Amino acid sequence: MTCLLAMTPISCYHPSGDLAFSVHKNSLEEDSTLAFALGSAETQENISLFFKDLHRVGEQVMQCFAIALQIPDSEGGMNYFSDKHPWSESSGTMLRFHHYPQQSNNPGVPLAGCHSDYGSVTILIQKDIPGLEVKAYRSHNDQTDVPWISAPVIPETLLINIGDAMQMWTNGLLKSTKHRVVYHPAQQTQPRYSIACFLQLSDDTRFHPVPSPLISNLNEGCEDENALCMTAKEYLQYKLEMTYGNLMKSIK
Ligand SMILES: O=C(O)CCC(=O)C(=O)O
Ligand SMILES: [Fe+2]
Repeated sequence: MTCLLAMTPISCYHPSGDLAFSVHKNSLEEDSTLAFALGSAETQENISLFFKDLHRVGEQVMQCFAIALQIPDSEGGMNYFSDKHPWSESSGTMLRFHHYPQQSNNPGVPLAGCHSDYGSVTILIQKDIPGLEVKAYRSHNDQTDVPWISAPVIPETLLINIGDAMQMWTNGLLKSTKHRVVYHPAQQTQPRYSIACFLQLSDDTRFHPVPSPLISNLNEGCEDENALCMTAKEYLQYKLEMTYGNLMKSIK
């Protein structure tokens, strides 16, 4: 994956050593470098509108989750999750544009390694060329040998990934999807593009247990119990530190 342009120190570093073009929600209003980064005022406005539309889709997906989880109206009902992701509040929510260059040979290693996303939900758009693969742990008996499944490109379709924060928050009932990106032969003749909108909780939100009769109090979904008493901002920093900590230290 290569860089079109990077906005911040966090978004510009990728495990593969490459870069991606990221737009942080907070920076839309605050970052004076944005105009430069996004080109003309019209382009900037279009990206901003696009970002807000995807964010609304994410809120609607979370409303579906809240309905499915039977969250009582007295606790927020269908808006339980979406209320904690208001566009107007500071959060780590981000829109990222990926460019996987045209290349004639399969490099033999994933273009983006196996990972799960950190936030609540991710809305992903793949353009023309497949490459995304996911692991369906739940529908497979042998958890040590779960095969990769290709996620096809379906025109005019958004792909939704559940992220780590949602998994932890729902005590593992909603699973964070492990995924990666691999080379596709169509990249011999054209690059692959994808766009991901990562929805994160408002910075100061804490992960109180979700009031659903379907969620047990077991912390199955929690990779570290410490995370349960963090704010969303602290949790994101903790995940970044776990993923990039050594990498960042090694380049200092
Ligand atoms: O390019 C893709 O299809 C997925 C990228 C991805 O998983 C990510 O940015 O977290
Ligand atoms: Fe991802």
